Amino acid sequence: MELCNCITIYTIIYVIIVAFVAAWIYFQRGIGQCHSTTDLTGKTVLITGANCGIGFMTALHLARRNARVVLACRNKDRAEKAKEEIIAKTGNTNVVVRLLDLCSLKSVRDFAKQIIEEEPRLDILINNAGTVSGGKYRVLTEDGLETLFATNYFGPFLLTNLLLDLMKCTPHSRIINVSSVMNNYGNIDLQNLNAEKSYSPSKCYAASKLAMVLFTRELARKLEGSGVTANVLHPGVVNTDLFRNLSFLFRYPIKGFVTLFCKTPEEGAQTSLHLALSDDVKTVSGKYFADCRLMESGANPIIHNKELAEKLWKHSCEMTGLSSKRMDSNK
Ligand SMILES: NC(=O)c1ccc[n+]([C@@H]2O[C@H](COP(=O)([O-])OP(=O)(O)OC[C@H]3O[C@@H](n4cnc5c(N)ncnc54)[C@H](O)[C@@H]3O)[C@@H](O)[C@H]2O)c1
Repeated sequence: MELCNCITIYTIIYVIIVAFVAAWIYFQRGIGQCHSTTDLTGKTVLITGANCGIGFMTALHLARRNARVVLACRNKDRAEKAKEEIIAKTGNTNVVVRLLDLCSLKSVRDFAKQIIEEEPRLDILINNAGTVSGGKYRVLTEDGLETLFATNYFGPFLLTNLLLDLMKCTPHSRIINVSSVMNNYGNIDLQNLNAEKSYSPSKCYAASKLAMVLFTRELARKLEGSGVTANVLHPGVVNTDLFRNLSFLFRYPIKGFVTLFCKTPEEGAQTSLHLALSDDVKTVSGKYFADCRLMESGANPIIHNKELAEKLWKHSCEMTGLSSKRMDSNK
């Protein structure tokens, strides 16, 4: 009898907590709207992972503002479908698909080369693509890197660095990195960046998103005086297919929860759009945003560790085969 009472009490507490969290998330949804009316005629934007979710909505809105939009995607068919939809909805025909697989360093290099050859300018780079892994065991890429970390961090790190010269030639260009609030639970072990010592998909995701914040802050320091800004953001908890790789035990409850209570992809794109368009952030660099607002306090204290950011940069150069000399001449 006592056991039954105990179970009932715990169940009630659990339901109250879930209901409270759900209500809190639900009422946060509408917070943070990009109100900028900036027109992007003559400007070029490049968005990774633009065929679905937050990336697609970001691309759609930037196309609506007359930008040339490069959809950097892994799957050609899905990307072409997204392109057709964007053209149909916006009337902007200046939308192109370029193939990029962020977990292949060769693909990143080939892609960057193609962009540099084809595009005379790059005004906005949005490192949006990301993945969540459901596997218990680490899977290596063709370069011997852990796949999730390579997709979420090493690929964007290499891509951004390879496109920097082009961005420096473009006045007032902006780099926007999509991280996650999960960075707060992340830790960077420089001796275990490739998850050789231990692997957990959730820890790896959190670490990759923390690496993205540290990278942005170090990049902003290196870019001081160059005219290029770099900022990082959490889009909110958004109803997308990001959780498709999780085991069905997690996938369906999470999908149900995000469908009912969380942001739509359009709402989730607002902070990326704010950083891409708003005059308020024209000269802001190295900062962390959520809901279209600066969010420095309450963030993971590790993001302020300059020494760690410098070391991570050095390790990342080694692991992606980027010359660190090139990095020192970033300005
Ligand atoms: N959905 C959320 O609740 C949430 C919360 C915090 C952060 N984020 C971040 O927002 C970003 C966008 O995610 P989303 O929610 O729109 O998910 P999504 O799955 O809809 O979109 C992710 C995109 O990344 C692309 N991608 C994945 N691996 C790739 C690779 N190797 N090469 C190239 N592209 C690749 C996918 O094809 C897809 O287009 C991600 O970085 C994600 O970590 C999402």
